[in-house]
Amino acid sequence: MIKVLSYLKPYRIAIAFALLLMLTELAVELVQPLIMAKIIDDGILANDLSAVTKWGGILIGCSIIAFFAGIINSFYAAHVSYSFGFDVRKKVFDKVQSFSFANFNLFPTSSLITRMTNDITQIQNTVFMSLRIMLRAPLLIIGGILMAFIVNVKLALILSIVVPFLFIFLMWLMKKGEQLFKEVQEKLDTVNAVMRETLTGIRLIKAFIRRKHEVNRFTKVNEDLKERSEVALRVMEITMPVLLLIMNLSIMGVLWFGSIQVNTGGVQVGEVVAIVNYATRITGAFSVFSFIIMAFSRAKASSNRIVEVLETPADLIDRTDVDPHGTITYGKIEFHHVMFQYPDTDSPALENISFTLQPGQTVAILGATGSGKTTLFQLIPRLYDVNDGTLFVDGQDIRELKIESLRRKIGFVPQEALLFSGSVKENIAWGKENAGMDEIIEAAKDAQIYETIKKLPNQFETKLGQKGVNLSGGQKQRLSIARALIRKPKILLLDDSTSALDMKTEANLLRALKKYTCTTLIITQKISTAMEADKIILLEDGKLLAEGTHQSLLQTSQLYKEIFHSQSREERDYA
Ligand SMILES: Nc1ncnc2c1ncn2[C@@H]1O[C@H](COP(=O)(O)OP(=O)(O)OP(=O)(O)O)[C@@H](O)[C@H]1O
Repeated sequence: MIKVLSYLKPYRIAIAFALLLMLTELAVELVQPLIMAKIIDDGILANDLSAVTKWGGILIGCSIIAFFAGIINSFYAAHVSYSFGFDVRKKVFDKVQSFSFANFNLFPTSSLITRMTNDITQIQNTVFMSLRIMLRAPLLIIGGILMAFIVNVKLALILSIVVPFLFIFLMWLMKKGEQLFKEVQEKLDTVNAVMRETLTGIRLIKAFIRRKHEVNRFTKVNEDLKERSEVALRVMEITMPVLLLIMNLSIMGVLWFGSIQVNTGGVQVGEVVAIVNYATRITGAFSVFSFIIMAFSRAKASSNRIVEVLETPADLIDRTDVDPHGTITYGKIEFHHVMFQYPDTDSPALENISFTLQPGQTVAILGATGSGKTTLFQLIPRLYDVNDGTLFVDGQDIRELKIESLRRKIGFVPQEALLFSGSVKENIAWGKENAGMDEIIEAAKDAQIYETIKKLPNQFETKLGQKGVNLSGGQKQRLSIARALIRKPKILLLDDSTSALDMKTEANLLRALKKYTCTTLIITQKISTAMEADKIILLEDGKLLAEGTHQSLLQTSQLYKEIFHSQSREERDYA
């Protein structure tokens, strides 16, 4: 909790001011019973109207001060807590942006979303409450008891006997609450995960008529969340009745002992009234305290989840010995005995991979599903680091380049064309900061999407729905390619990105790519695409099975020959 709260440092002056105002309010609250005792004993019982006026005036003055202190305190508490929430959310967001894929394996996306929203809101609300009421409650309890002792020691003793036990009880409750609320937040993660899956997969759910199944799945996790939350709240809810019972018993004790003392003249009526007044305020403070304990336990559980993210070291960062001016000029790629294994898996996804691609070559990567094609791609922009061997670009180990310099020269089109909400223009320009309209049009033309864009209702200004829902699969693919081309990359990675294109469009695209003189790697299942490439790399079970041109592979690779013949046969059958 302390670690997260350290983000409050920039607001220390505002916090000090808020606390000062809160203490002013508190001081007024504490002297009020004393003033009332004076009005009763010195004014009403002594039949002295001037004393009633004097103490009454002081009481009103104090109340006005407390009123304004309360309003200004609220203003500062809101400013500090919301600014703190903003800062922590930004910090967590920045941290997550620096995560490698391996880091992401530790935190499911839905959990990261819960942490950045709900968890931070919990802490933010607790900070607000702290500055507004949290410290007031314990201070009011301590101050109330001290004032009670000033008024009458014997009566105050009766009142104070129970207080230490109540404090211990509340501390125990806080510890228990932290664990319970940790579980509640975990259940919330699961609810968010299911919600996310069902919302993103809504078309599939409808097509497979799986609505009932998904509703049941959601109901199950939603019920789990409800049950866990109920358990947590039930434990917290016992606090209030316990507190009220104990405090009411002690008030009864004060009244009973006080009435005996008033009769014998040991205590004045005003003193008994003042002590009962303090006891009532202390009881109120304890009730608030129980509420605070609940918020605090929850905030503590949430803080731990935030710290977990913030303290996870990003495991893919620039080495200290990187060449600050290093960049990619030609796009020559060399895999040298590369081995890669995903974290927490039993066997390598790529084993002893060695090959060289010359600048400007077009290379087709072929292989059965799961043979390691995407994995091989992900190593080039260092989305993962090789476990063994070396990957050179332009003769330099890519780990000796700054990650930013490396990625700046790579155009990456992932398997699933991912677009962002915004206009067509914004989606293409996303690939290059400050891209001009000429560059956007050029990239669109080369990606064979220009004519399609011209037919859209607002052409380049047409707004795309979430993830580009208003485009076809092939249109999305070509828009993603345009986004990669606008960077003028030296290395272009197309992960099955032409699968939805017809043969003519694909041939036009490959022709247009020639002018980029970039080394182009294309993962493809289509032999027609592979035939156009300068080189073909054939992967099987993470191993390089063969490499060469179409003609040479027909001679040397049995698997390639089989793929070629089976696809040629299919084409003949369809023709
Ligand atoms: N994030 C991951 N964590 C663990 N294992 C993974 C991960 N991604 C892929 N794998 C495994 O690595 C192997 C290679 O996967 P990869 O995605 O590179 O295959 P691929 O040839 O691109 O397949 P496809 O043609 O179906 O896209 C597979 O066995 C896969 O199960």
